[in-house]
Amino acid sequence: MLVVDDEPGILNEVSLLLASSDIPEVTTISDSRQVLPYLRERRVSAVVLDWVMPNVSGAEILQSLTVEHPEVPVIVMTAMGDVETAVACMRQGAFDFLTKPVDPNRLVASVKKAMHVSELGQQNRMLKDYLLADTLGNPDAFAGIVTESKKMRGIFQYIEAIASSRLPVLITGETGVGKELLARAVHEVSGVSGPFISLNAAGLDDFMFSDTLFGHKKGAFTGADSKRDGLIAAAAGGTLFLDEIGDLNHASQIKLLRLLQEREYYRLGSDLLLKSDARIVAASNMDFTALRGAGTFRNDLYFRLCAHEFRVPPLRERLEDLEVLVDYFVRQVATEQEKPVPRVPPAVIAALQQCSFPGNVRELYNMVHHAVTCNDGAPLSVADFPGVAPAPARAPQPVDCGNPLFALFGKFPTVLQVEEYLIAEAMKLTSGNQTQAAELLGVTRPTLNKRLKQERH
Ligand SMILES: Nc1ncnc2c1ncn2[C@@H]1O[C@H](COP(=O)(O)OP(=O)(O)OP(=O)(O)O)[C@@H](O)[C@H]1O
Repeated sequence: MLVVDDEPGILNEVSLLLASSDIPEVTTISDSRQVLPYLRERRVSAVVLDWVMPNVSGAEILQSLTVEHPEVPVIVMTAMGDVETAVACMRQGAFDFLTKPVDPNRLVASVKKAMHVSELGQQNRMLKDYLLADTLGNPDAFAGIVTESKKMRGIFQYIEAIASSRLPVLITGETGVGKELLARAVHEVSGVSGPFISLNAAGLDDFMFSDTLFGHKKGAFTGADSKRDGLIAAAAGGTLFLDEIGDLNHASQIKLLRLLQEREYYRLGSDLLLKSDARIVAASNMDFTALRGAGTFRNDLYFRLCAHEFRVPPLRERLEDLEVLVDYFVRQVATEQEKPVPRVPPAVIAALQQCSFPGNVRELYNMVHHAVTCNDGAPLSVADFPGVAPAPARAPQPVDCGNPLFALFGKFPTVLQVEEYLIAEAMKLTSGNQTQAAELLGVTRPTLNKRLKQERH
């Protein structure tokens, strides 16, 4: 925090007030000429700035700050309580405007708000840099998830970005897309010491759900011969994965909501209130908009669950994963069955690319399992995959090595590939600055932003 005023008495008063309000590291400057050189050397969260000062005025400093450090919120203090000055300050980009003598409560509230905004801005920039850099901090956590898809890489990065959060995560996507694998990755990346505990909510009535999740006291009901701890206790210090959460009945939804809100629960038959620190990761292949619209899923529970949320794309939306997944599963099944690993000709991949895979990766695994099981060491063929038709013969790709498009893409690219390439190049050239990249590309910034978001989803 930097406080600038030419009157040492005010500097003293303000810095004492801020220090006693838990605002750390307050620096004061009384000579306005030192402000800009100071800010070029140091990073500050926010500035409290006097408006009328000898040498360099508050207006001049504010103007330079909004150009050189637009991310730093500036709170202007002035003895001139007139509307014109206030309007001028705010127009120039001030965060807040306070009239001297400054009300201490108002000053502290404004400084805290400015620091909060500054912190959020910094987090936002870090997240953006991180997403654009396309690197993973903890690749081992995703080692079991085979993929070549940019969309899946985007999900990995999102998971890393929310690693330190303890708020719930909601994972949606069709059956068999890999939601449980990703839930495990969320757990791995978060680095918590407790275990990953999984509960499938499908088909559980309220009693079964409550008993399995919260446990029961000895004698709570006929047949409860001993105490049961429940999965929430087993997940202490770790992650509780609730699969098929869209199937949860109404009574259980209320109990889960209470757990999420209060982090508290009761075992069946017990009035002893217990605490839980397990992180909740929930998954469903259902459409929550429809469920909420029909009243079968509570809105309040949904909003609690989706503090962080991502959708896993179905296999047909990431066909670039097909070949690596087939190779991986062929190797895995052949090894399990102690057979030589059969070759997978391109015709098999081309044929599989025509399939819609309603059961996604799980369905692909089953198909490969069947093909390898029936195979006697020869290369796999389309006939090893019942129900899959050979891909129609494709028009041969023209080859022209002198054409720069061939040199860049190795083949004649599609419009989509060229577009993706141009966007990636523009973002690289402008170091991720979307305004400049949009200018280079000749599109508006919102159009570019929308396109980048589409690529990530
Ligand atoms: N990218 C992948 N790499 C390797 N194996 C995968 C991948 N995606 C899914 N699988 C495998 O496919 C199977 C289904 O995955 P998973 O159980 O995570 O899907 P799901 O989305 O949770 O399915 P459901 O909604 O039916 O519970 C699992 O055996 C999993 O190991």
